[in-house]
This record gives sequence, structure tokens and C-alpha cells, in this order.
Amino acid sequence: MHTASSPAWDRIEFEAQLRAKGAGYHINHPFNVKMNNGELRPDQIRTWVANRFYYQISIPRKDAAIIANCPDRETRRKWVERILDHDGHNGNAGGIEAWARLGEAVGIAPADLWSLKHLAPGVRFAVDAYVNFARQSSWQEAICSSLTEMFAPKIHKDRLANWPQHYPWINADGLQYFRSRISLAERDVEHGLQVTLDHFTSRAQQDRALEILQFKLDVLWSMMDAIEKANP
Ligand SMILES: O=C(O)c1cc(C(=O)O)c2c(n1)C(=O)C(=O)c1cc(C(=O)O)[nH]c1-2
Repeated sequence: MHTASSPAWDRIEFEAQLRAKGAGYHINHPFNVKMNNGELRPDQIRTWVANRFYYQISIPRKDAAIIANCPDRETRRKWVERILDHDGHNGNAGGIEAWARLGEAVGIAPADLWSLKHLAPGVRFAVDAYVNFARQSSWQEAICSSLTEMFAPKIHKDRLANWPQHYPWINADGLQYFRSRISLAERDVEHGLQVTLDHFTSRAQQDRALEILQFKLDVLWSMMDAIEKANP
């Protein structure tokens, strides 16, 4: 244990501490490991896709809450791109539509997906906790909570590499969402990390940033728990 007067980490060490939290990412959740190993039934894949849809449609509301709390025009100008990425703009259908196409590729009718009839209560609670955190926290803390995206490119790449062989019944066109997110996540993380490294400078603040990242890891982990339990 350290004391309140422990010296601050420099930026390189602080970033390394943030990245080390990747050990608790939902990529290591037993349900995700099964998904990645081709061990899920089609109806279990559908349960995951239908439930994760609630995360997808909530992310722009989370990002709008960050913008609402942010007095810095430069940050807002960059952050608004995230909303457009998911909601679509200028002929780009956006991430939510791409997820709906994944839904169709796994056999979920669009009306069923959009109705949220398959949404498990634990997933709703976890996602709502993330949106509420962004509403109630400073914009820097909310931005810090988005940094699980540091670990997302790997999880998307795993799906692209493994699903075609494990789940040949899923039309490969449905995987476009995962493909599109890799470069977007890398861009998002670059900005989110800059804000976090700039804002959390004392050791006490850096410890707080690690706690915030753990909260977000817990959101994603709880979603997996609830999805697994919804359709064992
Ligand atoms: O498929 C995944 O495992 C996964 C995880 C995460 C994440 O780590 O929060 C995001 C995404 N995907 C994603 O597609 C996405 O657009 C996204 C936005 C955010 C965020 O916190 O702002 N996380 C994530």
C-alpha cells in the first residue's frame, strides 16, 4: 500500500498502470472465452447480440452527457464525432445500424432487436450505470471511464479472426461493425488518454482514475454475467 503522499507517476508509468487494468477486461470473461472458442449455440450468440444492442444505443447518450458537462469547445468538437460514428451522418449509416445488420446476420428480426424484448435486467442496470456515471461525474472522469476502449481492438480482431470458422452460419457481412471499430477505437483512445494523462496528475487523482477504469470494467463484466445467465 502507498500513502496519500505517494509521489505521482510520470505519464509513461501512469499510462502503463491504466493499461495493466486490461487483465480485468471482459475479453477474459468465461462467456467471451466460450464465444471466441466457438462454443456458443446460435441462440446464445443471439442473446449476446440482442443484449449488447442496448450498450450500442446507449453510447451516444453517454457521449452527449459528457458534452453537456464539458465547457471546453475543443474537447466538444472532437467528442461529438463519437456520437456521429454511432448515430450515423452524411450517408454513413453508423455503428448502431451496423449492429442491427449483425443482428440480422445472426437471425434476429429488426423489430425484435429494436423492441429490446430480449434485454436482460442486469444488462439494463449495468449500461444505465455507465450512462448515469457520465451524467453525474466531471467530463474528465467520464472520459477516463471510456478508456476500456484501449482493450477493444483486440476483442474485435479476435471476433473477425475466429467467427468465420467457428460460426459459418453467420453471414460475414454482419461482421462489418467489428471491422469498423478497430481504427475508430484507436483514434478515440488517443484522445481519451491525452485528457486523462493531463487531468489526473497527483497520485491521489491517478489512483482515482484507476478506480474509475475498474468501475467501467465492472460494467462490461456485469453485462457478460447477465447475458450468460439469461440463456445458459
Ligand atoms: O465489443 C466490445 O467488447 C466493446 C467494448 C467497448 C468498451 O470497452 O467499452 C466498446 C465497444 N465494444 C464499442 O464497440 C464501442 O463503440 C465503444 C464505445 C465505448 C465507450 O466507452 O465510449 N466503449 C466501447
